[in-house]
Order: sequence, then C-alpha cells, then structure tokens
Amino acid sequence: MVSLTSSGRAIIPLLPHPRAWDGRSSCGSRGYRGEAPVAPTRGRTDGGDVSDHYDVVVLGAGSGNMVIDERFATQRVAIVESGDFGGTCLNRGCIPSKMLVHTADLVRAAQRGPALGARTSAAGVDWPAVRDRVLARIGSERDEGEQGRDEDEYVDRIRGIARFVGERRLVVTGADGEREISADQVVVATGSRPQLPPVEGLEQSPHHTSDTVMHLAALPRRMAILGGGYVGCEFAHVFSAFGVEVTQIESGPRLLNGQDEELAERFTTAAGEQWTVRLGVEAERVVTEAGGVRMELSDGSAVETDLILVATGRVPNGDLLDLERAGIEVDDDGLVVVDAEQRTTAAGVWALGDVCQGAPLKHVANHEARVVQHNLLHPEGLRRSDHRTIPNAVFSHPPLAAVGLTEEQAREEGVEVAVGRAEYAGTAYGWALQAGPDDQGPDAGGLVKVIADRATGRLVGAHLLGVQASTLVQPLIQAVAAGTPAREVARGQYWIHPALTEVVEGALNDLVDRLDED
Ligand SMILES: Cc1cc2nc3c(=O)[nH]c(=O)nc-3n(C[C@H](O)[C@H](O)[C@H](O)COP(=O)(O)OP(=O)(O)OC[C@H]3O[C@@H](n4cnc5c(N)ncnc54)[C@H](O)[C@@H]3O)c2cc1C
Ligand SMILES: NC(=O)c1ccc[n+]([C@@H]2O[C@H](COP(=O)([O-])OP(=O)(O)OC[C@H]3O[C@@H](n4cnc5c(N)ncnc54)[C@H](O)[C@@H]3O)[C@@H](O)[C@H]2O)c1
Repeated sequence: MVSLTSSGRAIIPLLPHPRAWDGRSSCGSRGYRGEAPVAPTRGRTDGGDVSDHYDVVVLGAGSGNMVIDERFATQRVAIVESGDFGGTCLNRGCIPSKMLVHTADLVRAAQRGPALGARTSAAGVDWPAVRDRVLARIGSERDEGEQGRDEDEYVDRIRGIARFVGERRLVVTGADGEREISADQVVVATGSRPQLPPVEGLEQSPHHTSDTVMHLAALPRRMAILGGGYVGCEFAHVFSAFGVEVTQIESGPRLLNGQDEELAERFTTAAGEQWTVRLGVEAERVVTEAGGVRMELSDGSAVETDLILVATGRVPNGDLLDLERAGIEVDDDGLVVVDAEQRTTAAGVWALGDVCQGAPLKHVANHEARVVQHNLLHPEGLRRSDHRTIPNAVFSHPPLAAVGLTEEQAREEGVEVAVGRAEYAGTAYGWALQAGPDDQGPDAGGLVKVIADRATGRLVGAHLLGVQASTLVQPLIQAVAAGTPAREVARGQYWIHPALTEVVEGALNDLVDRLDED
C-alpha cells in the first residue's frame, strides 16, 4: 500500500537495501585467474605517508573488483567503494532482474498452458517469496565474495566516497572522516546511476528506479513505467506478469527504439497486447493525491497510478569525482575519455565500465576489466579493447537479442546489404510453440533477421525477436566477431533437427539464397 507523509510525499515501503557485491556468476568473485603471478613492475613513489600510498587503487567495487586477483599479491592494492561492496550487476541490475524475469516467464507459461491443452493456471504470485528468493541469493553471493576479498592481505577495502584532489591523489570520505590516499595506478570503475527526467512533482511522488523497485514491500495495484528502453521493457514484463496494471510511457515512436525497426515495431505490438503502452508522449507533471498519483502527459491526457518506475536512462558517475583535478577528461555525455587500452587522459589512470562506456552493459565492463587487468600487469605489452561487435539482449516477453549493425545502420554506412529472414512459425519447433497456425503471440511468434555485406558475403548483423533469443544469437555473435562468411555459417555445420536453432539456420539459408541472386 502507498502511504502519504505530512508533506504529501507518498512512501512505498522498501526492504533494507542490500550490501553490494559483484557476483561470481559472470565475473568471478575474486577476479580473473589464469596467468602466473608476476613480480611488481613499479615501486612506490615519494610523497605522503607510505601507509596511504598504494601501487593500485581501484575506485568502485563492481567490475573494478574483478581487476584484482592473486597476481597482484606482491603489490599493495586498495579498493574503494562508496556504497556497499559490490556493483550494480549483482545487487540492483542484471542478476536480480533476470531472477525476476524467470519467475515472470513461469507465470506467463502457466497462463499459456490452456492454449496448448494443458490444464495450467497462474494464481498470481507470492511477492514476498519471489522477492526474498532473489534478495537472499544475491545477499549470500555478495557476503561470500566480500569475505573472500577480506582474506586477501594485499588488499585494503576502503569504505567511502572517493574524489580526486590531484594527480592520482584522492580523498575518501567515510564514516570515520576523510582520508587521503595516492597511488601509482588508479582504476576508475565507478559505474552509472539512474537519471530522473526534470518532470514537475516527480521527485515528491512515490517514484522508484531500478535501484529500489526490486525491494518493494508489496506490489502496487497500478504502476506507470516511464521509459521504453531495456529497464522499462524488462520490468513491464515482470510486473504485468505479476498482476500489476502496467502503463508504459515512451517519448519515442516505439519501444526499444534503436533496435532493428521491424523487430522493435513487432515488440511494441506484442507489448501492447500485454500491458498498456503510450508512445510519443512525455510526462509533464506528476500530482500526488490521496489514494494515488496522476501523471499528466504532453498530449493533455493523464495516467492514474499508484507508483512510478522511472526508467529513462542512466548517467555516468564521473561527475562526482572531481576528475578535472586529476587531469581526466570527459566527453559531452559525461563519459570518461579512454583510448583503446582503457587509458584516460591522465598518466597512470585507467577507466572501465559504465563510467566510460556508451554501451553500459555488463559483458562490456567485464571485457574492459580484463583489458585493464592485463595492462596493469603487463605495461610493456598492452592489450586493446575490442568494441566492434557488442551484442545485447532484452529479457522481456518476447525477448530480443542483437549483434552488429541493424539493416538501417548498414544502409546508412553505405553497405550494400543482403537480408535473410526466418519466422519462428516456419520451423518445426516453432509449430510446437504455436497454439495454432496463426498464433503469432509473444510465446510463439518471432523473427530472425541476418544481414550480410554483399561485397564480402560476411555477416554484419543479426537480430532476433522471440523465445530464447538471447541464447539463439550466440552462434551469430561468433560469426560476426570472427568475420565468417554467411555461407560457411549456414552450410558449414549441422543444425540439430527439430531444435529451435533451425530458425537461425533458416534465416541464414534465406540470406545465402539472396547473396546467390547476384
Ligand atoms: C536493472 C538493470 C538490469 C541490467 N541488466 C543487464 C543485463 O541483463 N545484461 C547486461 O549486460 N547489463 C545489464 N545491466 C547493466 C549492468 O548492470 C552495468 O553495465 C554494469 O553493472 C556496470 O558495471 P560497472 O562496474 O561499470 O559499474 P557498477 O557495477 O555500478 O560499479 C560501480 C561501483 O562504484 C561505486 N562508486 C560510485 N562512485 C564512487 C565513488 N565516488 N567512490 C567510491 N565508489 C564509488 C558504486 O557504488 C558501485 O558499486 C543492467 C542494469 C540495470 C540497472
Ligand atoms: N538486458 C540488458 O542488457 C539491460 C537491462 C537493463 C538495463 N540495461 C542497461 O541499462 C541502461 C539503462 O536502461 P534504461 O532502460 O534506463 O535506458 P534506455 O536508454 O535503454 O531507455 C530509456 C528510454 O526512455 C525514453 N525516455 C527518456 N526520457 C523520457 C521521458 N521524459 N519520457 C518518456 N520516455 C523517456 C527514451 O526515449 C528511451 O527509449 C541501458 O542502456 C542498458 O545498457 C541493460
């Protein structure tokens, strides 16, 4: 239930916020392993109390924590974390949201059963049980990782907010006051935070972001989700499956704008069949009233709701670090400027993840953490990050996954494209998913598009909408990354019959036919 304070601000009760930890599931809780320890490559510099001088200081214990493993055991390392130790992915990002998505998928599957003759039904969810499974799991993963890190004698874990006061010199403000530290090498890995659009009355309203919404004490009856991107579309699926009346508001012409247009249009249609979607409108004012909230939109209409989830993008945390005092430049979007080796504009300062990356995704932060780790350990043989083919997936209903160029982007870049297509409904496993031959709903309908450069015959992009999209896309990610000719991907291997992977094979075969038309 929403309750109102004397100032009119509504409160949705939350569980205590968890302490943070970057999970082992995708990152390794103790950093990457695999190469033998090496001797320290740098000694300590002069200046300041040696006890406050480190070989390496890492700012941010999300992906930054992964940089440090036992190969740094001969060095003196500090990891500074302003919140609880950990990062967005485990505590309030990828992992808890996907645990919720899986439960939502189960609910949808149970609702779907009767269409296929199964006597299943979904009687709603026990939200505290759903939520507590997620929070308990991330809590134990975090605690285990945190304890493990504390056993590393060469690492000082410093709790506090770091900011630069000079070249590789920092002040950390913690519960015990301020402490100045310095280092030969600094890694900036302070991530990003949700951004609130400047909407009158929004801050005073019962609003949430992805940081807090997974801690709700109770499900609201109605929820308005502002934003039609990743966060908005994943949580719209979760909360609508859980029985909340969701209204999603997006200023653009479609949900998941920026993805392949045809797939984004199809997704938007599917979303509109499951929850209310408002496109091409912005929130102008939020009025908190007894018993709810009214969100007034730019077209003069209004949405009555109990809770607002703001999902309108994230801002990098570089603005909180006094970076200019250390000679670290940021670009117009506030992202720390780095070169291909992840070096910032200041000597001895590196950056990785959301604080410097225009594609704020965990697999990108992981990749960059590996590069920074290697480069700290091997200053004579620096590695470069490879951002050429960053894939992405949206875990909604239906899910979407993509890698490389969209058809529109390829044409804009002057690539003469050939496009292969296959409908899920055109494959044997697609029939298994369908209630009947015309069923194109979110559980059965789907489309795979593969795009090749006619000049080379190589895949330059792949886009999937439908069941298991984030898994089906993997061979296509490999093909785009490796530059494998489309013909070889299609015909150079067996595709198991009648697995759903046949829809990928079908799209590739169609592509090969189109390449052959020349
Ligand atoms: C709801 C949600 C779902 C997501 N799902 C996915 C997904 O499915 N797949 C995917 O690839 N990506 C997903 N992401 C994105 C992914 O979580 C991020 O890209 C990734 O976690 C960024 O890692 P990072 O290390 O750069 O930052 P973070 O993990 O945010 O770590 C930065 C750390 O720095 C600390 N910090 C900040 N400022 C300071 C300071 N001044 N001093 C000291 N410490 C500081 C912060 O407290 C934080 O712990 C999701 C994000 C959200 C919000
Ligand atoms: N599955 C995943 O990989 C995953 C999941 C969640 C988050 N993320 C990461 O987190 C980042 C942030 O996600 P997000 O969904 O908050 O941002 P986003 O950039 O994906 O989408 C924000 C959407 O909000 C819309 N918008 C902005 N201001 C608006 C306004 N005032 N009114 C209505 N609509 C408005 C934008 O047009 C856009 O479509 C993503 O870029 C992604 O990298 C990834």
